[in-house]
Amino acid sequence: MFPSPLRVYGPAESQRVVFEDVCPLLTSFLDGYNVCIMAYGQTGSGKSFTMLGPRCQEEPALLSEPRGDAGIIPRAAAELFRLLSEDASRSPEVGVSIAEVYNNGVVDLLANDSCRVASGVKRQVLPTQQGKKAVRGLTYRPVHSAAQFLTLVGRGLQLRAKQPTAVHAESSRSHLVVTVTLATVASPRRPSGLPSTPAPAAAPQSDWSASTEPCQPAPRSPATGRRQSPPVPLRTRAHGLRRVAPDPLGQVCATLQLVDLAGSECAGVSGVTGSALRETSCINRSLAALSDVLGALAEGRGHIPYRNSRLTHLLQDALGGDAKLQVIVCVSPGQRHVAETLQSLGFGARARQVERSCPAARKLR
Ligand SMILES: Nc1ncnc2c1ncn2[C@@H]1O[C@H](COP(=O)(O)OP(=O)(O)OP(=O)(O)O)[C@@H](O)[C@H]1O
Repeated sequence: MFPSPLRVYGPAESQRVVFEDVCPLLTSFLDGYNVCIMAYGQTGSGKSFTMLGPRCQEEPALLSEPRGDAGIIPRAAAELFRLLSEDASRSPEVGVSIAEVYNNGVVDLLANDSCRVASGVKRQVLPTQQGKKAVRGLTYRPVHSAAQFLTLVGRGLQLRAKQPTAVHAESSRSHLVVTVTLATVASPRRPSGLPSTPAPAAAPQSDWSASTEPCQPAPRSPATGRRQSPPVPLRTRAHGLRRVAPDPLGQVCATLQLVDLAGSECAGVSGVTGSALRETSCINRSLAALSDVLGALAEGRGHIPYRNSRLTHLLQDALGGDAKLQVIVCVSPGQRHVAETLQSLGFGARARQVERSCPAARKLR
C-alpha cells in the first residue's frame, strides 16, 4: 500500500491554490486517463463553493475566464481548453453531460422536454457492452470552448434541486455529476506545425481496457509554474493505473467526472420535514453507501456493494475502475459541527486507504 499525500487547505487559502493541486489531473485527462474529482462534506461546509464558486447557482453562465473565487469546475474548463489549444496534434471532440442524483434517481440536467424546454428527465444506469456503467439516454453536448462548457453547467445548475434548511439557505439536495468526455484519435504526439489528426466523427463509447503506452514528460504550467504531471503518489504508473486504450477505430475516449456531492446532515439540526426530510434521508443513505464502497475497496473485499445506491452505481467506474480519483473533504471549523467534521474526516481517511485516492481536507473560511 502506498500512502496517499494529504494536503490541508487553511481558511485563508484561495481557490487558486486548491486548483493548483487539481490541475495536474487535467493533464492526466488529456493524456488519456479517466479522472474523477469529488467534494465531500457536511451541508454548508463549502463543497459547491470549492467545485463551482460563490453564488454560482444564480449565474446564468459561469465566467469562462476564472477570477477571484471561481471554483474547480470553471477553472478546469478554462485550463482544459487552454491546454487543448496548445497542442496542434490533438483534434479532440469535447462533450459534456450533466446529471444529478436526487432521491436515489438519476436526472439528466441537460435534457429538454417535448416542447424543447429545459427540464430534468429521469435516466437509468445500465451496463455497457464493455461491462462499464453508463446512463442510458443521457444528453451529451459537444463543446468547443470553456464558455460553451460553462453555459451548459449554468443551465444544469438552474435545474439542480435546492432547498433552504436551518443550516444552509441554499442547500443542494442532490449530488451533481458533470462528466466531460474527451475523444481523440490515438497517435504518437507530434511537434506542433505538423498536420493534425482528423477529429472523430461522433462521441464514441468508452473503452476502459488496459494500455501499456508509456507516459510523456509533462510540461510546466505557465499559470502556476508547476509541472503538470499528477501529484505523486496518486495511484498512477507505480500503482498500475493505465490510460484508456484506443478502440478498434483508433479513438481514445477518456472521461473527467467533476462531482459536487450533496452534504451529509443531521435532520434534527437542519430542521427539515416532509419532502425535505425524505431528501435528507436519501442523501445520508447514498453517502453511507459511498463510504461502504470505499471501505470495501480499501479492504480489498470480493464483493463491492456498488448497487446499494444510485450514486455508487453511477460512479462505479470511477471508484473501482481505472480512474484517478481525488477526494476533497470540506469541513466546518465550528465547535457545533465537530461530530460531522469527525465523520467527514473519517470518510477522508477511508478514501485514503483506497490506493488510488488523494484526499485533501478543506476548512470553511
Ligand atoms: N472557503 C470559503 N470561503 C468563503 N466562503 C465560503 C467558503 N466555503 C464556503 N463558503 C460559503 O459558505 C456557504 C456554504 O457553502 P456551500 O454552498 O459551498 O456549501 P455546501 O457544502 O455545498 O452545502 P450543501 O451541501 O448544503 O449544498 C456559501 O455561502 C459559500 O459561499
